[in-house]
Amino acid sequence: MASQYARNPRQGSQSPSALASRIVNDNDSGYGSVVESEGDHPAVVVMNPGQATDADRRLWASHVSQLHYNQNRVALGRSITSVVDTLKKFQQNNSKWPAHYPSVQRVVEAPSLARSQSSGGEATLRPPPMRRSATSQSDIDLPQPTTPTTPEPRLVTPQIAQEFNVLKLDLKLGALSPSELVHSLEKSSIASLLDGTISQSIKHFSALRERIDDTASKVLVTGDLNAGKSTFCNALLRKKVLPEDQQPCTSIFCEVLDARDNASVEEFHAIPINGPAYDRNDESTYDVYPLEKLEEIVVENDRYSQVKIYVEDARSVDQSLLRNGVVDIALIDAPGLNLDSIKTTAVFARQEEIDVVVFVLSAENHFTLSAKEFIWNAAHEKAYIFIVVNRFDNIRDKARCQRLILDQVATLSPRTYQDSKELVHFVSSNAVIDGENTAKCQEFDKLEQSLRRFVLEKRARSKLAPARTYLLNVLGDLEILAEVNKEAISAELSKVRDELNKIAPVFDKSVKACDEVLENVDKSVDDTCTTVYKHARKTITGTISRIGERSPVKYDGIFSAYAFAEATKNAMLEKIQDSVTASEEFARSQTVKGVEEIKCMGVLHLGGDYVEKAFRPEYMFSRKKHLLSKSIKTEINAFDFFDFDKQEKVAGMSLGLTVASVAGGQMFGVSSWVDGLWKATSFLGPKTTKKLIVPAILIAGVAGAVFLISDIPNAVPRKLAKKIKKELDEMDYVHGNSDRITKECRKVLGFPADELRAAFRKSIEKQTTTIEEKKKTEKESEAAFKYFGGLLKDSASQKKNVMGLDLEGPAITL
Ligand SMILES: Nc1nc2c(ncn2[C@@H]2O[C@H](COP(=O)(O)OP(=O)(O)OP(=O)(O)O)[C@@H](O)[C@H]2O)c(=O)[nH]1
Repeated sequence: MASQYARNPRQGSQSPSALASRIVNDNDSGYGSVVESEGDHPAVVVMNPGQATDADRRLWASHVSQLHYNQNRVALGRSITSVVDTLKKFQQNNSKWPAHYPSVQRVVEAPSLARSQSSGGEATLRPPPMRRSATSQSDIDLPQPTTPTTPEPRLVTPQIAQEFNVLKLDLKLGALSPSELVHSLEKSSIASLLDGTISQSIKHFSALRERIDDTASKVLVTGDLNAGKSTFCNALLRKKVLPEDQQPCTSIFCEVLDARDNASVEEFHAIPINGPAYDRNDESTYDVYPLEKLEEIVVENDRYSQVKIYVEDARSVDQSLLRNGVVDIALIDAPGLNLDSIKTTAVFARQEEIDVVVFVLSAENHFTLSAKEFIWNAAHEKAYIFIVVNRFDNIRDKARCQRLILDQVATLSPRTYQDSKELVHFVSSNAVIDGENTAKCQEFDKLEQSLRRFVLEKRARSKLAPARTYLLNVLGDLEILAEVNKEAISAELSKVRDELNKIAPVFDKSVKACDEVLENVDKSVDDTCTTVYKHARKTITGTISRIGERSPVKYDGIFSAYAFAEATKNAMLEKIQDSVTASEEFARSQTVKGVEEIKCMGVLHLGGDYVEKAFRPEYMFSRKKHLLSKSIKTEINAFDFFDFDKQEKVAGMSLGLTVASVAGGQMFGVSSWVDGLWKATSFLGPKTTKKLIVPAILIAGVAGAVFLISDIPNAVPRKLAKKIKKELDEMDYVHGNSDRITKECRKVLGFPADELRAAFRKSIEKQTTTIEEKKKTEKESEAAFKYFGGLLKDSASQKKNVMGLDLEGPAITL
């Protein structure tokens, strides 16, 4: 064989299928062929068709198969890495922007649906077949969600939900109805459920990765009690390793492995029941025995759950199943099926590391009930089963036996029946080791070749197909999610943009209205205050200017002159006080009007956002009660009774009249007696003046005195008014009070004005926050839209790549 290994660069980069066909077709071309492999096994083969034997061809076919397998394995590995990366990014994105997600409610199967009618018409309950989670596209339990009566938040329609395979959320909590349940979930809860589902998926991917990277392949040999399973395994090994007996003897699972996996030492490791997981490098996990002890341990045992048997297979790579040069195969001899063990073996057969199930039945017994039950169950999981009909040498009418058994296969596993030439073999295992009969050995050789092909082909299926299917399912889910989210985000984006377009002008209007209204309010307050001030000033000044006109008090003669003066003073002060009060009243009414105006503006522009507070006008001017009598210090004195200015005029006038009557009435129009006297003196001349002066003075004095006394009722208000006015002027009384009243007004008007200002500020802030939030949503949605767009593209291209992988491999006929 060694001479046939060389490199021929002619065919370096061809596809496995092309290579396979070339290998087959080149048989007659006269040229050598080359096969390259990525695996641990021999990679280069040069074929010389003239010299090629069947064994050579088998070897080349194995290499092509291995090459093809490795290429698919590497491609799937890359896809897994990339999808896991995508899922992690999706997880991150989901935490920031919870994705729209389909709700999936598990349908509780009605008992009637689970029942199948037996031939007798009695309903029997058949347990639903166990299925590997979402590794098969057809095996998915498609939920039938009820139609929600109300729209679901962030959840896509149930129709889309049905299309989900892996990344679905299973909402099955308590007694809530699906729609109640959906609505009871917050966006964040859905996000965290999704996060959990993605994490599970990532975990599953790592298990699948381990599985596709695992080079070993396990073949489970099972069948009825005493069917000859151990004899069949020994025949495959061409060595009596496993104990054979007419009585049931295999009580535990016996795994036969190549001794090279155990440093080429032949022995077996017995794994204790309930012990730690088996690790060949850790002797504490098993007990070591020589092969001779195998029968002792396997036949009757209550200590061990399983044994691992390491044996040397001396045959060449093209003959040996264990050392086939392509893949590490382990044979597992299972205990015979009986009603108790069907379940255990069925569970074992369903384990992911079991790539192939070989079912051994005795030709004498055909398919027993337990055999049927097992194959029925296993057919759900493994579409094809390799069937070995053993002990065929004991059958007389071989053709009838073959027909009857194949009829049974057709019912139990139609797919196996379809390929029965390759998958159903009638042999006599016990004849192989002893080499009794060459015809029997040839039959077994044929079986072996078929089994090799089946193992290698099924290995690709059992190891790579779950990864491929799961990848396709996840990528399909991601594609749907991306598409649904893109649509949802697009709708959300246009909605938020619409809202922003509507809000923006309203906001600008609000800001403008706010400025205008607040300006108007300030102006209204200023106007009211100006009016109030002017009114108060005018009212009080007018009153003060009029207080000296006439005393409202009755004058009872000279003897009650002081009381008259006192009462007059008080009356004057009261009048002034009243004018102040009147000004306050006016200010109050103006304030009420002003407050109403502000409130109206608030309600008009802010509506419900403006909350008016109660205004109590009666509380205005209540604190600082103005008591004028206390602040006026004006005291009444004697001078207040006489108005000398007036008396002076009267006396001068009487003197002037006296002299004028003497001098011929020339003195009319003289205003002061001094002037009159001076003029009379100059007119009359010194002599006449000398004569008239004394009587004139006397007359003037008397007239003056009379005038003064009689003028008291007029003089008192005049003098007092003057004094009070003076004092009030000094106090700046008019401005002080007008200012006080105005300030009170301004203060009171300030409250609703401030409220209005605050309400406007709040309203603007509210609108600003809404706009900012919407802009944030817009930005996030844009980013999410971009992300889901990328996800859609990535998933679609990844899906295309994975779908392009042909796991079936090239058709090789030998
Ligand atoms: N005539 C005949 N006898 C066979 C053949 N194969 C196995 N036997 C015999 O059938 C008996 C049972 O064989 P085993 O290999 O122990 O059967 P098994 O299925 O492993 O038995 P358990 O594991 O105990 O269920 C043995 O005595 C074998 O010699 C066969 O092809 N022809």
